[in-house]
Amino acid sequence: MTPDVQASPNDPLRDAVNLADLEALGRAALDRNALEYYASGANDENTLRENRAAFTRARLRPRVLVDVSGVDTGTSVLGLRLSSPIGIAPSAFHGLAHPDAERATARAALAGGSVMTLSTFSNTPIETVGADAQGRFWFQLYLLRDRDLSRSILDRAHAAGARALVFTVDAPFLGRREANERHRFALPAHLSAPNVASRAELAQVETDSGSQLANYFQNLVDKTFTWHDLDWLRGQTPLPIILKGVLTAEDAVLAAEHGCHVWVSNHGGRQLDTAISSFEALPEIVDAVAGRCEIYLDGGVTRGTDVLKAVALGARAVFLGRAALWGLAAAGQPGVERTLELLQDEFRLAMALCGAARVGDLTPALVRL
Ligand SMILES: Cc1cc2nc3c(=O)[nH]c(=O)nc-3n(C[C@H](O)[C@H](O)[C@H](O)COP(=O)(O)O)c2cc1C
Ligand SMILES: CCCCC(=O)C(=O)O
Repeated sequence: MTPDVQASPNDPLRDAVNLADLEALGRAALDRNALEYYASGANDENTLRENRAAFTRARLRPRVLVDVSGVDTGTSVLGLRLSSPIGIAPSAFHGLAHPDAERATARAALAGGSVMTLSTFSNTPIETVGADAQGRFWFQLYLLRDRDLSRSILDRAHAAGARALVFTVDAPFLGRREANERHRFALPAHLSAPNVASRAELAQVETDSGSQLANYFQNLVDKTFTWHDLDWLRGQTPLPIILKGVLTAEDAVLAAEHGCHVWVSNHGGRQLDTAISSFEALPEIVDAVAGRCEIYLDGGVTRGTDVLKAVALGARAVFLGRAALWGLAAAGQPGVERTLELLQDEFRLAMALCGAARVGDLTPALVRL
């Protein structure tokens, strides 16, 4: 995909015809520190590339002569109505992209009838984002070694109106994003992570070797947590729990048995390099779970046909990581709104051209892997 931005002096956002155009705008707005943090995958970035490639390899088997005069892209996740099966994945530090940070993302999700997942490591306090999102948000938890702090974060998320807890399970340690190591990624002095630590604590992080972020993360998160501890987590929050970072049928079955929903993800290729693409992992997970819980997917979603393929194969919704960040960097709230709008329009057209008038009409028969 070659980004082809013909930026008019008036409205580059409106001139963007696809997410690649928005990515070019977003990238151009970032300094090296932020750009490398957003763009990088782990090690050789095989999984990062494979997330895209897997979508492209899958072929569609469209049906014809169906009345598609009124295509409806609407669906729901855990009972929350969405204008289309497209949400926003959690990502840390939106303040690197835009001064409005997570507030811009939350307002865009609200305006677009979507849902935003707020990272534990946001630059904006949970309560502020919750007020902006008006219930259109889920909260992502990194379990901290400090269980009291984790508990208070969970209480705050619930009180702020989060509708689900997304518990990230693929990052007991951060993967090695080598550009960040090489150039010693650091959070700029004007940003903090108010849900978890003060700026002073952040400033004390050892930066002599590698990325400040990896060291900081390493000290904070709990690496002992297992399936046995999930009951403890369940006791800490009344919210439905979604396990984010599941890539196998085995773990998906355990998740369902523990009463959790499943978010198929390899963390955007940022954790274990050469891990399977999320799209390729999806079918065995759908099969194994057999309708016991909802299944979501992220990783490499940039086209309406990607959304269609994932939903046809059993994902309830897909989530955007970097794509939302590029929109945010390009123009704040309107940039994220444009990202959602372009992708939803592509999805609607793809449905029509596949002969599907309702999201419920999307079935595995539409996709040849
Ligand atoms: C810059 C960046 C920061 C991220 N931070 C988090 C995070 O705080 N918590 C989390 O669970 N996942 C995090 N992720 C992973 C995303 O939620 C998501 O799994 C991934 O970005 C999806 O792939 P995509 O970028 O190709 O859409 C982050 C991803 C990126 C790119
Ligand atoms: C300290 C925040 C870690 C965010 C994360 O999950 C990522 O960078 O992929």
